[in-house]
Amino acid sequence: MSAIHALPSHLAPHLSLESIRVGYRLGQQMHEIVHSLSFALQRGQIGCLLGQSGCGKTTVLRAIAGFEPLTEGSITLGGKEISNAHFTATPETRQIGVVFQDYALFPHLSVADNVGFGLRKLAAPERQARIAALLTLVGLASQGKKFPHELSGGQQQRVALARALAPQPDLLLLDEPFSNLDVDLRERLASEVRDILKEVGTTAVLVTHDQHEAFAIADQIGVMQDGVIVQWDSAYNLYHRPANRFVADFIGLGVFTPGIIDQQTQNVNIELGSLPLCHGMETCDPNAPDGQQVDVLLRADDVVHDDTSPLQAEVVRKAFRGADFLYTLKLPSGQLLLALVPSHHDHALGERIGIRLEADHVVTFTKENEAPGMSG
Ligand SMILES: Nc1ncnc2c1ncn2[C@@H]1O[C@H](COP(=O)(O)OP(=O)(O)OP(=O)(O)O)[C@@H](O)[C@H]1O
Repeated sequence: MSAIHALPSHLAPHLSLESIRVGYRLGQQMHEIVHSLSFALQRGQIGCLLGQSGCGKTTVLRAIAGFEPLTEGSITLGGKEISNAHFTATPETRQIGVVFQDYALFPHLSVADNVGFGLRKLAAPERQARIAALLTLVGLASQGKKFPHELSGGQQQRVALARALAPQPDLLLLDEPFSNLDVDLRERLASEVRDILKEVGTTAVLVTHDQHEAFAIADQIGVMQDGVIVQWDSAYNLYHRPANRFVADFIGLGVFTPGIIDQQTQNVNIELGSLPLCHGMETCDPNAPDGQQVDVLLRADDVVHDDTSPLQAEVVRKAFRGADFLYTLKLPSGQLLLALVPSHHDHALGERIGIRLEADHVVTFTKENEAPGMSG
């Protein structure tokens, strides 16, 4: 088939992936990488696929761009089906822009000519005006005459963004766009790019393994594990309402500590004290069996340093993070905790400090027969 199929669509999402399966042929065998993966974005939304190396993020992006065929499922963009198991619209018919990790700028072209590369069909004055507007949009209005090597990494990535936005794509794909940049710059550029995309109203999908980047740019984030999305949600919910142990472990800093459900008091009791079982958790099970052993997720910000608290823990590790220290603390039982403490509280290793719980909701998982884990 060669034509892009039109689907009846009203109030449909702008981009929709429905149960897509993608694999690579290795010899005679098909090796499936993406297993029945679905998500949808409304026009103007920014989605992010977040996961460890090799989980299949780039493969999904390549399928959306039209570089990989589907073995099952479908992809719809702007109401048109662009991929299914029998048909793959060619990449150039999709009106999809791509920003790559290595910027992929043309080294022999000026910044302005890089941005104008996809605008060659426009008359010169119109082209110049559009280039100027895009350079202003990405904060490089005065840099048009320079060559890529005369710019910093962050500036080069902004040129790549302007170039990808120039033909007004229906969708923008960003493949680890900030991973060549300094850690400090990544988060800042991610939120700048978010502002730019929101200003032009472009729907976008970004892939990254860096949760801070994902948090800074995305409206919705899909945490991926082994070719599936294990939770598609807002950054807030991924952090505070992780759907399973993997997400709880992958996102944020925290530990799992053993707890026991007490139905009489509707609490979960842990070594540090008692926490109300369902406080702040719409999804919690108020009928969890009495006496059930669970693992309670304690985030580093759920544990507060308090000199007056009778509860003491030993400092076994500390990492200076500017505004605060990330302390690893050991309870008398040997259970480890993490605590973010303002950095003027500078305690030595081996010192015992007072702590108390300040968790505004409780996340529990059915007990696993394993040593208490540490996440983050
Ligand atoms: N062209 C290919 N042929 C065969 N296998 C491939 C091909 N491209 C990727 N793979 C395999 O598919 C799996 C997923 O790769 P993919 O690049 O999608 O992961 P990723 O999550 O983007 O990882 P990274 O963050 O390291 O880029 C990996 O095991 C990889 O080896």
